[in-house]
Amino acid sequence: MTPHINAPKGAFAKIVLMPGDPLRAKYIAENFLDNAQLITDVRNMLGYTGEFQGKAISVMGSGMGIPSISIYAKELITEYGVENIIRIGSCGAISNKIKLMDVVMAMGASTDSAVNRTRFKDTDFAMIADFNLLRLAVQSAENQNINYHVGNLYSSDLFYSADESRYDLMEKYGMLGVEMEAAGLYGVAAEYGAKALAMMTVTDHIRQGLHLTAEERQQTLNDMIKLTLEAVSLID
Ligand SMILES: O=P(O)(O)O[C@H]1O[C@H](CO)[C@@H](O)[C@H]1O
Ligand SMILES: O=c1cc[nH]c(=O)[nH]1
Repeated sequence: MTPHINAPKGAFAKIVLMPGDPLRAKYIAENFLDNAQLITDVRNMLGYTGEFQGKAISVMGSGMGIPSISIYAKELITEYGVENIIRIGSCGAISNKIKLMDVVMAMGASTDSAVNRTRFKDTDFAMIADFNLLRLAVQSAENQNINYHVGNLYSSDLFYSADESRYDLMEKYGMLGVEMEAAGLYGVAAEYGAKALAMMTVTDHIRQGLHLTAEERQQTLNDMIKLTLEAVSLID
């Protein structure tokens, strides 16, 4: 057990899916996994282990922001032997080339957070996805005819930022979307020797002021879960 996870040793599978919202973890466990058991609930950050096509898979909420996901990802890797963490989240788009409901896969993650400079002695460390996880996710998106984009994401410490000009800079540099955890997850994975991928559905268009309806959110979430489960079922 750890300060933040009350599951016994060995309770997590080697593969953990991490949505930000713990209730999304519950939804995935109850609707997409077989034999899912609740294994941790400290602070209501729910985590489950079950099976998909006979393969053990866990799903646990990460909370919002880099500090929160960093705590859970670190403990999962170092205390529970987790080898693969796949964030399945939501993001806001900036470029008009990206549409609501598209899936964006973070090949890299930029950030205004200081955590990776703190970690890597004040030097810029390129925060990148595990290539094999990314390749499998792309393959699944193509198999399932899901619109996807692969590139650089921006992990922001601020959900509410008064500085609108930052979106011009992000667009100029080709950021696919803005969310709040990917760069932290990639930093933890690099530090502790695990594999990670962050994938988000576009729930908001920051420039166009558009947002998914509740029904569309549910559909895109289901599509991303199916894509992710197919991808992780192919991990050796
Ligand atoms: O939908 P999730 O996974 O929580 O992701 C996004 O939503 C939250 C902000 O509303 C942040 O955590 C952001 O990264
Ligand atoms: O961090 C986030 C997540 C969803 N939508 C946004 O605009 N930002």
